[in-house]
Amino acid sequence: MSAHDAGPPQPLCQKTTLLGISEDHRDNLTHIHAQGVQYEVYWEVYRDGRFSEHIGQLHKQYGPIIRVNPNELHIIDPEFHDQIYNFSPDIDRPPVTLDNLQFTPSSTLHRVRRKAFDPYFSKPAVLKLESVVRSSVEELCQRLSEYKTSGQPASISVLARCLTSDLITEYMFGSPYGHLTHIEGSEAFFRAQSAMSASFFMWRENRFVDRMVKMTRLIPMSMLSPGSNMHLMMQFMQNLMQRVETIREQSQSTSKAEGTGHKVLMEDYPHLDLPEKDKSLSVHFDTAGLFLTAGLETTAFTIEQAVFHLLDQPALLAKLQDELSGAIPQPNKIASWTELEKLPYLSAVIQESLRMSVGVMSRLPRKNTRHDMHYKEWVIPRNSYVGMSNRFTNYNAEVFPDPYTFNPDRWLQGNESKKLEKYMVSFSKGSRRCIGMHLAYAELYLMLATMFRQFRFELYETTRKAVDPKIDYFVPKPEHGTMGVRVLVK
Ligand code: HEM
Repeated sequence: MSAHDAGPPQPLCQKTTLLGISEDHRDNLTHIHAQGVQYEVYWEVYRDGRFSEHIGQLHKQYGPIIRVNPNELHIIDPEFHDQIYNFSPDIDRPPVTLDNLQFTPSSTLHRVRRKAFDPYFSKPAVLKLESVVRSSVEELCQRLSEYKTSGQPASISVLARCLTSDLITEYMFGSPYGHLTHIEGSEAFFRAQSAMSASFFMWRENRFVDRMVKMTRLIPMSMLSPGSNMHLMMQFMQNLMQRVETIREQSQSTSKAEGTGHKVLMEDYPHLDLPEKDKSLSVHFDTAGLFLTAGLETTAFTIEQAVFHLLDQPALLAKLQDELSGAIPQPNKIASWTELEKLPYLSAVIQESLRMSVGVMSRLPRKNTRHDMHYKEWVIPRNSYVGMSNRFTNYNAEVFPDPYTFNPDRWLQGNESKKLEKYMVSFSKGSRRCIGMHLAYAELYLMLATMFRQFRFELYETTRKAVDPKIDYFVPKPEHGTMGVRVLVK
């Protein structure tokens, strides 16, 4: 039975309505409700990104639906995923400080924005980018050859991030950051990037941050301690702002993207079919920030999963290498992305790496603005935020038995495996699913095929702590103190 009263939506923080959750479960949820926002702040800030992990503990104690703060419910149940993440025009997400495609609260505006960007990330568009992906992969392999010659350990974690950031900056601005060319120089960039993800919790809380960010922009760089996280973040943002300003000027002139041979997203931006407000420097900047960062950590973390688990289980690696040797007789003539996609074991390795990397670690709240939602015996009144987390769906033992084991074979069981696709949510689902999915697949296929066809590796001082998603900086991060995935190149 539902305690929900038809009529206007109740504020979620009113203890008496408890979101229409049935009498039987009120006591449990009151416990969560009683904690308030400061509870979340404690786990996010003081315990440094551990709220996601803690939510898992709370579910063990209180069942599949809990209240994670006064304004939001959280559900663990793979069957419920498509009730929240679908193509319905009634589903909105909460506002945050950033104003870009991903964080657009209204589904109506999101649809308009998405339509403008979709053509840049469709499969045909990414097929046209294949030569760019390929040349980044070749540059990465050049670095691997140098590590082979020197005998020094190579950090796959750093190299993968150099690849993903160079590639996306090439597509966005027509020239890459050049991290693969100057690996040592990329360190400041990745530290800044990491510091920004670490503070994502604050970016989500838009009540104070907007004002704070504006104030921070007024602080002269000379007042910030060089090398500090704040200094690096400001440098990161100033550099991005400069690139956006320059490309806006260029897009007015005739000298567009000469010689790149591909579209340049940020140059085209002012001419896209977007609302006038989106053409402002501020939304342009937020959008550039999104495209630059969205595919960087996510794809790199997936590459780290694949490399670690394959080297950790030599029998699986041997299977992959057999398949690659058959399909690519000459190691330096790597097949096309379309050909590689036909390789069953490589495809299964990629699916399993995506499953284990989870994509986004943070819960992704949504609200239905028109209808109540129903979960088992509970009614979730319209306009109430409710979210799920990829981590709990992708590691659900009923759907993916033995979920902590890297097992590509689970994707090679015919119809049984097809059913798994429904529950694999690394790219999310519905109208807000990852727009960069095809680009990510192109990178994963070309990078893993090339690396494992051309080189032999050995793990160097790396345990699985380096790849298990633990910390929630919006994207998943491993336990602090690991040095990432490092290898000796043979
Ligand atoms: C393995 C790689 C990747 C994974 C697992 C992944 C995962 C995800 C997930 C889970 C979302 C939904 C997040 C949310 O609802 O807030 C998302 C959205 C998004 N991703 Fe990815 N992503 C990957 C690579 C990329 C790449 C390469 C790009 C390149 C630009 C990209 C750009 C975006 C953008 C712009 C959105 C927002 C889409 C929208 O709201 O319409 N992602 N991604």
